[in-house]
Amino acid sequence: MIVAIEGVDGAGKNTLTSRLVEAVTATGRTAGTFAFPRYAAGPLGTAVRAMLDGDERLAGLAGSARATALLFALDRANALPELARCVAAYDVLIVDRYLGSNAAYGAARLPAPERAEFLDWIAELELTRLGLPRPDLQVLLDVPVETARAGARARAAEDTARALDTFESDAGLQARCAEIYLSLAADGWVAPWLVVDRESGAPKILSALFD
Ligand SMILES: Nc1ncnc2c1ncn2[C@@H]1O[C@H](COP(=O)(O)OP(=O)(O)OP(=O)(O)O)[C@@H](O)[C@H]1O
Ligand SMILES: Cc1cn([C@H]2C[C@H](O)[C@@H](COP(=O)(O)O)O2)c(=O)[nH]c1=O
Repeated sequence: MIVAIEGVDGAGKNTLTSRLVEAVTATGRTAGTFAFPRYAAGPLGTAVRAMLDGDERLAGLAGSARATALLFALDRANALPELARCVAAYDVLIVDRYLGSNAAYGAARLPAPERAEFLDWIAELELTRLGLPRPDLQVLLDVPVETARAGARARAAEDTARALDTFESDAGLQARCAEIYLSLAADGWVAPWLVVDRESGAPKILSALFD
């Protein structure tokens, strides 16, 4: 079973992922983790990192929301064999960012009238053409954008190798993403969604999965 953890930068997805692993394990089930983008996995991950870091040589790619989304989707497609192994190996595979991130961030970079068509394109591209497994549950970690921003800044301060990237430092993008995530959750985009906050996160997800 795949549980995707979604939310704006700095929301606390990584922290929630660790807490959820502990909570699932405490029930006697097995839990594994996966994260996208796969920065360390070969040329695609390297290209994603360079694009997010504002490498001028990738400016043409970075300037197009659809080209950028295609790069993220191909990074996922490239991980398919390993992803499939993990899905088979664990009772619950917790994925820190999945295609919901592409939907939210890509749509937030486009004018409002183009968003609905873009969301259909992402679903078709990733689930049908690239054959990525549909998530069983998508969790939106919904925290105020200012709290998330403080989280992203704190994380950047803790890790000098990880300064804020071009998406993280764009406050307007983060605010639009937060709104779009809520509408994806309300519409049940491609699979069921559960909206949680930092405190209620892991227990609420456990009961959604197993009660
Ligand atoms: N439940 C929480 N309570 C208090 N602080 C938290 C909580 N969750 C996360 N944080 C803090 O917020 C910061 C960002 O957390 P984390 O790295 O988990 O976020 P993230 O959503 O995975 O970030 P990104 O998307 O940018 O990788 C960290 O400094 C972390 O300590
Ligand atoms: C997987 C994925 C990610 N993004 C965006 C979302 C974030 O701003 C960055 C990744 O940052 P993180 O701190 O490493 O989580 O990339 C996206 O637009 N599309 C995707 O599919």
